[in-house]
Amino acid sequence: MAATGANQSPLLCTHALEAFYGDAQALFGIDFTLEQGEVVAIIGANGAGKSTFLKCLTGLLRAPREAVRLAGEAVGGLPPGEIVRRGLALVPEGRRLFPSLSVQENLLMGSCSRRSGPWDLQRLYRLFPVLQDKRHAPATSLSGGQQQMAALGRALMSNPRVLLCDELSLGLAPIVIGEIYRALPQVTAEGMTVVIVEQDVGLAQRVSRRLYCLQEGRVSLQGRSDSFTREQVSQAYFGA
Ligand SMILES: Nc1ncnc2c1ncn2[C@@H]1O[C@H](COP(=O)(O)OP(=O)(O)OP(=O)(O)O)[C@@H](O)[C@H]1O
Repeated sequence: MAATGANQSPLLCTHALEAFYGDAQALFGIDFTLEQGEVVAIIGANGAGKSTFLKCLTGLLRAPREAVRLAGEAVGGLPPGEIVRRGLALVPEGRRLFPSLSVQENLLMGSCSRRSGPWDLQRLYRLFPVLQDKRHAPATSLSGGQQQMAALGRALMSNPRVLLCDELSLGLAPIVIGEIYRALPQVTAEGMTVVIVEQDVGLAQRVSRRLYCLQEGRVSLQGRSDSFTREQVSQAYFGA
């Protein structure tokens, strides 16, 4: 759980973060904090700005330097590779595996910017044994759920400080979603800090300690995930 003291900076935070696609503004002053060891969910309807927020954190979309801080250091706008080296890893929406590579080669791609830490191939294969069975198969031969496991595994291979997951459940059957989310406690057991972007609000509330709801590029609700009624969440999600 939250391990940093009151006088320490959060592991990750944004301050008044704004984002633009050309002239179109997508984020309007997002203040966000994430403490070491937390699981925080970001929810919101289509187009609310969830993916844009993750893109700003990971350097895929330009952010002002001071607007994003990782372990107290200003990292906004740094190149994505540098941000991975500093400890942020993204499991992208749609998995984005390399289709011409095998499962194992995809996993090893995640170790290019590897930090020291507990995650390696052996440990990943213990987490998702099916990936070991299929390690020499092309990534394209995996089912949707197995591809999601591989995408998660590739991000873990960098031994991130913060794992950012964009819509892990997208397009998957409930039974498969359950299988993937059941692995989460093993990922967080040693203090991994996780941000989960999730459209399934009930699921997001169950797996996270705190949540942020975005609506049209602004935070419409934030707090302990178990402290909100369905009506409060619904209003923050869809608006009045
Ligand atoms: N590449 C882009 N070019 C222009 N506008 C974009 C681009 N990507 C997203 N947007 C706009 O930015 C806003 C936020 O989109 P974003 O994809 O971050 O929302 P989201 O909450 O992740 O939605 P979804 O759940 O559909 O992925 C939307 O108005 C969207 O149309």
